[in-house]
Amino acid sequence: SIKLGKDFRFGFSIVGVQHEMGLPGSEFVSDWVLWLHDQENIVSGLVSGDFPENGPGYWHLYRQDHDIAERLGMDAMWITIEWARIFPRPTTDVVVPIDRDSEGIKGVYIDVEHIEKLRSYADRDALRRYREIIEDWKSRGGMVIVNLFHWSLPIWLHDPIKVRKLGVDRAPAGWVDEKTVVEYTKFVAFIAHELGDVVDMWYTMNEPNVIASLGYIQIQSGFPPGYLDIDCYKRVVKHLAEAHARGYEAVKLFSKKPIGIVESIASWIPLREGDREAAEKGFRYNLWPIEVAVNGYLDDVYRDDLKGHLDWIGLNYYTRNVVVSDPRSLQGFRILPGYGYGCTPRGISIDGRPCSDFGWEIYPEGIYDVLKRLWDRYRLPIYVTENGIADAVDALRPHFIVSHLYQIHRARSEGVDVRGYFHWNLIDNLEWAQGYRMRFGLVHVDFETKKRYLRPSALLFREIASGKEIPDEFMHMVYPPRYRV
Ligand SMILES: OC[C@@H]1[C@@H](O)[C@H](O)[C@@H](O)c2[nH]c(CCc3ccccc3)c[n+]21
Repeated sequence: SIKLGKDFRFGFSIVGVQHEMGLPGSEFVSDWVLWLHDQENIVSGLVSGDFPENGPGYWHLYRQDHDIAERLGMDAMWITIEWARIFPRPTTDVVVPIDRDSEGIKGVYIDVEHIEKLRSYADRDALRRYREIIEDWKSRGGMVIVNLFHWSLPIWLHDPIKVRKLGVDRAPAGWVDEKTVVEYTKFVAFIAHELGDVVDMWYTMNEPNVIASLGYIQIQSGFPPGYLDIDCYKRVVKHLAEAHARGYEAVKLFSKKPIGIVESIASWIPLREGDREAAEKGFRYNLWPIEVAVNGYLDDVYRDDLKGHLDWIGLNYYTRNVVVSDPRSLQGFRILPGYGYGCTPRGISIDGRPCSDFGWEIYPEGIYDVLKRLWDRYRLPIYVTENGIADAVDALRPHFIVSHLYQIHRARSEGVDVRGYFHWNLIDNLEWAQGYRMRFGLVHVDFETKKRYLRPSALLFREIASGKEIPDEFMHMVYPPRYRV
């Protein structure tokens, strides 16, 4: 059997907008909640018309989901603290000293007086519920990673509909506005102070690269604010890089636990030999949130105040990108449809590989490639913070899970320090602009009754997670086959 080691963690993940709402009294408002309710977004098809308030109801049903997670052999969770819940009203009146110059925000100086002032703005019930949720999972022996930001901003910081209609200069502009860096730093300092005693590890944010590229370049993705503007894209990238560094410093004031960052990193594959350089360029570009936090380089601009701010890396891996060199494009490469993220839902890629309900090609060897590249470059501990497949009938998921865990084992056996695997996802949840039709759960959710049902993959996962090994009887599912019969 393929042993993953007794310390290797198997976990699940929770994101406010995607998991928490569903039963009355769990509602909150954020930029994403506004965005998903916008009538023009719905009639244009930019978003599905599904609403977060009809979700799986984790805010009330968390003990039940923790029971299931424990039963499936899981011993870790990462959970997002929803900023919009904690601070539904502006915190801008709590003024903190900042250090800024022409390059950007170099320092945000927070002390306990500021924390005390922030406390009077905070929703104490929300904070208490997050503590209850975390303590419930810890009471079962589970490890807890807190994710401090997963795309969703308070509406007093970002009104995506007004931005799209009036422009970034006449609406709360979110990450385009440098003040969001300061407000974010105050928020994370407050959470570190209030919850630091029950948190084992932190990460500052999920997928800054996705926030910037899908909000301001690939606006057909249905991500807020759908505002096509390259200059805004660049400002958002810079502000997210600064937010991570300032947030890292702020958490360190109140917690000694390791602080990471999470990015979705694809395996970048050249179509032909001549496209190798283009693939390398794409991969290096994909790395920018990690590169800037470790080495201080952002778009080849060196920022001494951004380097040395990372204790661990979270990898979200789903599939690959196949690229060709393209001098006319913005970045010198073009990602080809028919491979990776660009396939036909439930179809077959050009390479003959099965694809998910989302049209994402199954490419397990890519997670090995990425893990090796990350370890060779950064030598930091890595957790696979997301890996999964939209597969409502659970036809591909068993092979998907076994094949990716096999590739993770390969990386570990070559010295890569991968410490855990968080499957996306434990339960079906709101897939952002796509709504509830994309079902990523090991566990099926009936969104009418909120009842949970185990897919066959849940039982396969339990076999692997409880023994921390892939049994020999599962090895026929490793794809591509590791041996030729
Ligand atoms: O799409 C599945 C999950 C989302 O539900 C998570 O919230 C998000 O962290 C996440 N990232 C990725 C990979 C990058 C990506 C993001 C958005 C759309 C397509 C691909 C896949 N997922």
